[in-house]
Amino acid sequence: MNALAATSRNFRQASRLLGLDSKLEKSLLIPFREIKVECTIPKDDGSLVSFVGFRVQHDNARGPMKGGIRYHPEVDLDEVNALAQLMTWKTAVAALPYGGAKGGIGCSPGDLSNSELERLTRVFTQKIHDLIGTHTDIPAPDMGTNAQTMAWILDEYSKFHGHSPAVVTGKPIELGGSLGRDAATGRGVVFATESLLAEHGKSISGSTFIIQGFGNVGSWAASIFHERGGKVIAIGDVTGSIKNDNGIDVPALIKHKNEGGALKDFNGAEAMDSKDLLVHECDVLLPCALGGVLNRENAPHVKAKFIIEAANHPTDPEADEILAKKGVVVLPDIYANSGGVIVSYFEWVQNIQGFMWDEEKVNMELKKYMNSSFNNIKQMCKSHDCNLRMGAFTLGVNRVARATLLRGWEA
Ligand SMILES: NC(=O)C1=CN([C@@H]2O[C@H](COP(=O)(O)OP(=O)(O)OC[C@H]3O[C@@H](n4cnc5c(N)ncnc54)[C@H](OP(=O)(O)O)[C@@H]3O)[C@@H](O)[C@H]2O)C=CC1
Ligand SMILES: O=C(O)CCC(=O)C(=O)O
Repeated sequence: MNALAATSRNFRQASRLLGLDSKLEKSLLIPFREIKVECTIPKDDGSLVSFVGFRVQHDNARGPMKGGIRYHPEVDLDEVNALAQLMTWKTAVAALPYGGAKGGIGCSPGDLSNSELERLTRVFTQKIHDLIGTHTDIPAPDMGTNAQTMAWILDEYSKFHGHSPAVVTGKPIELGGSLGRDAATGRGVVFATESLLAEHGKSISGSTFIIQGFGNVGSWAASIFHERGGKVIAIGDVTGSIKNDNGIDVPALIKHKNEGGALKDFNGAEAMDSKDLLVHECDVLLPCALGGVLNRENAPHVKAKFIIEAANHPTDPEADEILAKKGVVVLPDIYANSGGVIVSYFEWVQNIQGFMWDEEKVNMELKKYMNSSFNNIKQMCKSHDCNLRMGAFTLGVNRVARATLLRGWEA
């Protein structure tokens, strides 16, 4: 099942639990606006290359639309649509005054030089600058993009609209970025894991973790689990996977990667087949890369007791059913990885106020938001007698539905 079908199915299930009117359900599902643009740039050798860029603005009933921009070869309109819809429910679960959006360009960032990436980002921004803005739609990093990408968007956008730091979040500190945003998604994942484990009488210290994806989210989550006494026993990325039953020395692995080493060549662990990574014995499994990685083929073989969806849409609905029958507890993406957009919100607030918070305040507020969402989700699970995914979906969908109804339909 593709990401859009799966996300829409989860939404419809939540809508039924909430008893939403079918016309409202239809209106909440259809995106506010879909943007598709051609981006042609000269490569460093002078030849031309064309890419397709997307921005889907899903819903703005609760505020300006918000969501990352992904650079990856599998980016297409359906996937961006699904990710934009997830952002609408995610910002609502976190009680942020935002709607949802997502963007992306179908490209392999690793095959482009820095100056080619800069040209591509600037051309994309030229094509969408009239449709984004501090109070309309605020992009941020996602897979394949980072603070530098946001700096280029900020610079290009500002040529048309004047200096506008709050038009993007996740930007470099020197350009108005927030302390703590780089680590925020991973840190939020750790807070979410801590709350879930505590409910089951367990803690991070003494638990074993497996992490798929060692980019922004995966490496920060691994590093904070390690810092708190958790044992990260296996990690995988696009180059391969590694394991060490005694626990991987995460700071040493980060140093190895920062020095240009490939994850699979780290000598503090042994190589393992990437196909085995998600089904290896552990307490907590964290997909931190692509969507749809847990499916009907591998779900029956998962041995983890808890799955924390740090990636967006890592579990398809068939896998969800299989995992539920096996008693595996799945903490859903629209809550588990919301730390990124929560600190993006803090960054936007700081830009608008022109006042910078210290990192301690950012992390303390992040924890408050994560804990409050967890309690609200548990409440919805009780009220609707449902699992955590439906608890999160009913919480988010209900908030968006109420805002939509309150705004009214008068033309
Ligand atoms: N960044 C953020 O703030 C947020 C991100 N997310 C979600 O988290 C996930 C990861 O994002 P982020 O960390 O920012 O992305 P990054 O681009 O920083 O890192 C992605 C990681 O995934 C790895 N990867 C890519 N393809 C595969 C594959 N087929 N198998 C195994 N590993 C793979 C990459 O490997 P390599 O480095 O070798 O290419 C890299 O380690 C995405 O689903 C994203 O939507 C959710 C909320 C916020
Ligand atoms: O920080 C943001 O605004 C959005 C992050 C994002 O794209 C996500 O949560 O999936």
